[in-house]
Amino acid sequence: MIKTAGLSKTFEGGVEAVKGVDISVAAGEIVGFLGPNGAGKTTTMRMLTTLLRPTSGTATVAGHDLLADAREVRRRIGYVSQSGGISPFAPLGEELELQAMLYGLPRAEAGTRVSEVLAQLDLKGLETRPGAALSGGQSRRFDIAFGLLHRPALLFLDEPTTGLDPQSRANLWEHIRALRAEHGVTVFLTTHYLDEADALCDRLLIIDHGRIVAEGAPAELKTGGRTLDDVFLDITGRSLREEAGV
Ligand SMILES: Nc1ncnc2c1ncn2[C@@H]1O[C@H](COP(=O)(O)OP(=O)(O)OP(=O)(O)O)[C@@H](O)[C@H]1O
Repeated sequence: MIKTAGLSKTFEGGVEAVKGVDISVAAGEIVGFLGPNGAGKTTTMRMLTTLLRPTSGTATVAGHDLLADAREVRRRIGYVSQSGGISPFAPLGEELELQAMLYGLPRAEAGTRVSEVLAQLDLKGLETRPGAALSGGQSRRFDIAFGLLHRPALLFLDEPTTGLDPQSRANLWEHIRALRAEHGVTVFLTTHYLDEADALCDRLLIIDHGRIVAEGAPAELKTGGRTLDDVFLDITGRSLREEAGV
């Protein structure tokens, strides 16, 4: 579902954010993409979702070449950014319907599709509310609903549970698992919560300083009785990143 070779991004000014990353994600996997602040997660995700042009390397995403066929890639993926994008003012059911029509569905079909995604994410009854009248967990589920309208085979989630309480996080994990179990959606997500990575993901990729430094199933990485936190700190070191400006 995702295959990259030597994917790299150097920003203007010379910051080498991603330095030759090889990623392989199979259909139906839930893969966690971990790394310290500034490691290159968002930059990689923005490249894989066609939002940022790689400096070099190749990638196939959802069956299409990322550079030659970005339009086809976009039709087959959903992307939920860190900040989300739901309107604080407009009723979200109407916004979803509008979005579905922008994807090319006639009004009647758009209504049906909106009902489906509302049911999928347990949002029925909340569609008349604007974003400002929702809890954090409900807002995040609406963010995901927008990302699912066009039935993507592959869903990218950038820090889906940041800022949520433990109950809302566990609830969102259930919804993500159900997307895979019931609809076969492949999920590629970033998170700073290692318990989340451990509980939710089939496989983890750890990136640091723009390079993949470890990968494997959580159980494979947790060698020697270590927790995933220990493994992460052993691999990426204990020095602070943001303060160091790395
Ligand atoms: N537009 C940009 N121009 C220059 N440098 C950038 C730009 N965007 C990101 N960077 C740099 O690229 C590196 C990787 O950033 P990126 O946002 O991909 O990290 P991240 O792993 O997502 O971090 P976080 O966990 O803090 O979100 C950092 O050094 C960052 O400062």
